[in-house]
Amino acid sequence: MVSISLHNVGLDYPLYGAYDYSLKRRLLGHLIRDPGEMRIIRAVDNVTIEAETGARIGLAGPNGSGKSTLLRLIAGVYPPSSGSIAVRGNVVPLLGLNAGVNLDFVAEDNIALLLRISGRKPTRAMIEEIWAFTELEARMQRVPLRMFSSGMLMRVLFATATAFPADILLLDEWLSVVDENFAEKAQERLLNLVSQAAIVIIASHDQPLLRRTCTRIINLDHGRIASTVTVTSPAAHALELREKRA
Ligand SMILES: Nc1ncnc2c1ncn2[C@@H]1O[C@H](COP(=O)(O)OP(=O)(O)OP(=O)(O)O)[C@@H](O)[C@H]1O
Repeated sequence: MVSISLHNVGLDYPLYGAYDYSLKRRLLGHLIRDPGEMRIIRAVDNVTIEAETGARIGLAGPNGSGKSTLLRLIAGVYPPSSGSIAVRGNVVPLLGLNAGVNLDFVAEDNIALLLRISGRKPTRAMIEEIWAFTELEARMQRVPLRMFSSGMLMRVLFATATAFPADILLLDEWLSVVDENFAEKAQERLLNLVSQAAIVIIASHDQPLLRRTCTRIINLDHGRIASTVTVTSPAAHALELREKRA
């Protein structure tokens, strides 16, 4: 049984180095005692979500409302600062460029690393299949990711993350840097994955996309759930990624 259960979840980002730590400030701070100074950002605040097999959930809300942070919490990238999270099923997070890679490692080592993180034992055949999907030159396999363009990096990460089916698929708006040709291939591969996944959660600013794709849209505001909208008849798996790029 695949499921996600978030109960009163909160996430505070600590703000390292965002303050004035000068001697003058510290001395004055002691004298003045400034209790109101904030040293955290509460990115997700008291969020409760239950999802079971068949759920297609859209996360909407303005910039900074907590969509990406919520996806990262579900993916296990961060532990919650408060509340509890229970996830049953394997999670494939498509969350962006910096997730889990070491830019100093060559591409094929990063692919192997990502496969291991997702619980698979990488084989040469797996890596070759993933590399073939990227359509990048063979010699680039042995080049550190630091030297890849953002589009090339995206190809490698996308091809790796989508190589195997997921129980739970988490999608952040992230396909925007790939070129037209790859976007079509990526869309096909993603649609296949979406149709096989038990639970899909998509963070997007594109309301029409969410309405076509999701059964439930959760609107976030300042990290809180402002409202939840049930979509009556989403078109099955009508993910139109190219529209996101407009
Ligand atoms: N690494 C971080 N360190 C500190 N604060 C962060 C970090 N990442 C995000 N935040 C803060 O957390 C809050 C939520 O950010 P988040 O990226 O989750 O929002 P979002 O809804 O995904 O935004 P967008 O639509 O712009 O992608 C914002 O106030 C942001 O400034």
